[in-house]
Amino acid sequence: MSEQITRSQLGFSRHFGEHETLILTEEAVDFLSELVVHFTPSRNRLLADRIAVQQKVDQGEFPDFISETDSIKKSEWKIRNIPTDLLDRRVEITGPVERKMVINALNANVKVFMADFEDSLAPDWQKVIEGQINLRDAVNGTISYTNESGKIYQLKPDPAVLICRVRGLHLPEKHVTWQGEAIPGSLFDFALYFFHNYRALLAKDSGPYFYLPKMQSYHEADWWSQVFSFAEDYADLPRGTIKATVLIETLPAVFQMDEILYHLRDHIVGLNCGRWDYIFSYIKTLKNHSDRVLPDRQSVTMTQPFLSAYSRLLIKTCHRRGAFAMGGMAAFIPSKDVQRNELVLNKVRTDKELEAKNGHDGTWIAHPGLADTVLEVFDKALGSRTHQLDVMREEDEEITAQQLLEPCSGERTEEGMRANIRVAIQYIEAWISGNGCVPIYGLMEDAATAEISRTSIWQWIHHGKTLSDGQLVTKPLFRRMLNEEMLVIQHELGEQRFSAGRFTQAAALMEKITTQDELIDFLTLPGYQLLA
Ligand SMILES: CC(=O)SCCNC(=O)CCNC(=O)[C@H](O)C(C)(C)COP(=O)(O)OP(=O)(O)OC[C@H]1O[C@@H](n2cnc3c(N)ncnc32)[C@H](O)[C@@H]1OP(=O)(O)O
Ligand SMILES: O=CC(=O)O
Ligand SMILES: [Mg+2]
Repeated sequence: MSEQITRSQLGFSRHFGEHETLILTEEAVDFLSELVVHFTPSRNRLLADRIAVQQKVDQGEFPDFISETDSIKKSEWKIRNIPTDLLDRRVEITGPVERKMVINALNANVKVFMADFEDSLAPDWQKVIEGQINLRDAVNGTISYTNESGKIYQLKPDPAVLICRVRGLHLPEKHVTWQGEAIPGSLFDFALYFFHNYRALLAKDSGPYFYLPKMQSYHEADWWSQVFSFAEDYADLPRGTIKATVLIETLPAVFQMDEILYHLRDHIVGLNCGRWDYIFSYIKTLKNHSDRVLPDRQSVTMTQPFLSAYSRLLIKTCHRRGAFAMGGMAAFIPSKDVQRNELVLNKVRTDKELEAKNGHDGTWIAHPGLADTVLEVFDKALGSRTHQLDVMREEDEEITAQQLLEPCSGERTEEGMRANIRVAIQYIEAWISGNGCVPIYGLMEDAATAEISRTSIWQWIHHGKTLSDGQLVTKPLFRRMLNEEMLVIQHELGEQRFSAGRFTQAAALMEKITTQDELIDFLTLPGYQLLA
C-alpha cells in the first residue's frame, strides 16, 4: 500500500513523479479540490436517484416523458449560442487520449476531434495523467511523438477543433480521495483539462469544450451546469464560455432531451446519439421486461424502429432549440484487404447517408481511413451549409414513448451467442491490460459495444430465451460455450499472445457478471479494480 500524500483537501495514493508534477500543480489541485468539495455530495445523490428510478422500471413501469417539466417542453426558447469554431462539425473523429492517436486525430480530414477519457480509454493512472499532458501539449501546439522506427509525428497547420470527453458520473478516480472516498473521475478529468487549457484555447478563438457521457436525467444536466458556472467564476470567465455536447446514450435520458438542453442552455451546443451505450442502456433499463430482450448484436442496427425513433427525436428536439444534432459511431473499421475494405466503406456510407437524410448536422468516425467517405456524404447533404439546423421534418413531428420502447426484432443464434462471448472476453482482457479500444473481428470495440455483448447473454439466461435452433440459454450452456470459446480465442491469437495475456482473469470476470442474478451496472466498475 503506497503512502498517501495530502494536497489541498485531497489524498493522493500515487507518488508525484515527473508527469504528475506537470499536471497536478498546486493551483490545479486547489481547483480540483474546490470542485470535489462542492460537487461530490450532490453527485452522490444523483447516483442514488438513478437507483430509485431504476427500481420503478424493475417493478414494471416503463420510462416515459415527464409532466413536471411541461412548461419547458411547451414554451419556445433556444440554447444560448454556438461558438464559431463549432458551427461546422460534419465529421468528428474520436479516440483515446494517447499521444500518437491525438496527433493523428487532430491531423485527420475532420472538423473536430473528440479526445476520450471514457468509452475508449481504460483509465489507469498513467494513461489518465499522460492523457492530460497530451491534450495540454496539443492545445499549446507543441505535441510531438517519435515511434519505434523513428517516424516523427507533429501537428499539421489548422488541426481539428478539440473536444474533451470526461468520464461518466459513475466512475471513480481511485487514486485521489476526499474524506476517505475515491473522487468522481468526471471531476478529475474536467478540472484538469479546463484548468490547464482554457487560457490557450480562448487565446486562439476556441474554448474549453466538453462531451458529457451517459447522462440519465435533467438533474444531472443541471449539476453539470453548476459545475461549469463554478469553473467560469473561479477563472473569472463570462457565463457560457464552457461549451458542452451531451451524449444521449441512456434510455432514461431520451425522455428528457428538452429538459437537458434547457438546464444546460448557457453551456450546451448539441446532443449526440451515442448509439452503443444507448443499446446497452435499453437492455439494462428494461432488464426485467421479458418482451424487450434483444436479438443477436448485428441485428440491432439504426434501422430498427426503436433506434430510428431515438435518432429522429433527438434531431427534432435539437433543431427546435437551435442545437446541433450529432450522429453516432458506425463500428466498422477499415481493412487492409481491398475487397473487405470496399464492403466496410459501403456499410459506413449507408449508415451515414441515413443520418444525414434524417437531419443530423454531423457524425462520428472511429478511424481516419473513414474520413473521406463520410465527409463526402455530409458535404453532399449539406451543400453550401455548414449544418442543417433548419431541418424540421414533418414525418418526425410525433415520436411517441411507444416507438422509443418498441421491441427489437431479430434472431438469437448460437453463433451470435458465441460471438458475444469471444468479443466480451477479448475486450475485457484488453481493458484490464490498459487498452480501452481494440479492433476485434473488423469492428471497433470499446466499453459501450462490449457492454452489449455481455449484457445480451445475461438477459438471454435471465429470461430463459431459446436460440433459433431450439437450445435453451442457461448458465450451464453459457459456461460450456465460455470454455469452448476460450479455446477458439487461444487458437486465433496463438499460444504466445494468449499465455502472455490476462484471458483467464477476463473469462473469470465474464463468468461472474453473466451468471449472477443481479445485472451489474457497468463492466468497467469491477474492471477498474483490476486496473493499475
Ligand atoms: C461507442 C463509442 O464511444 S465510440 C467512441 C470511442 N471509440 C473510439 O474512439 C474509437 C477510436 N478508434 C481506435 O481506437 C482505433 O481506430 C481502433 C482501435 C478501432 C483500431 O486501431 P488500429 O488497429 O491501430 O488501426 P490501424 O492499424 O488501421 O491504424 C492505422 C493508423 O491510423 C491511426 N488511427 C486509427 N484510429 C485512429 C483514431 N481514432 N484517431 C487517430 N488515429 C487513429 C493509428 O494510430 C495508425 O496510425 P499510424 O499509421 O501512424 O501508426
Ligand atoms: O459513446 C458513444 C456510444 O455510442 O456509446
Ligand atoms: Mg458511450
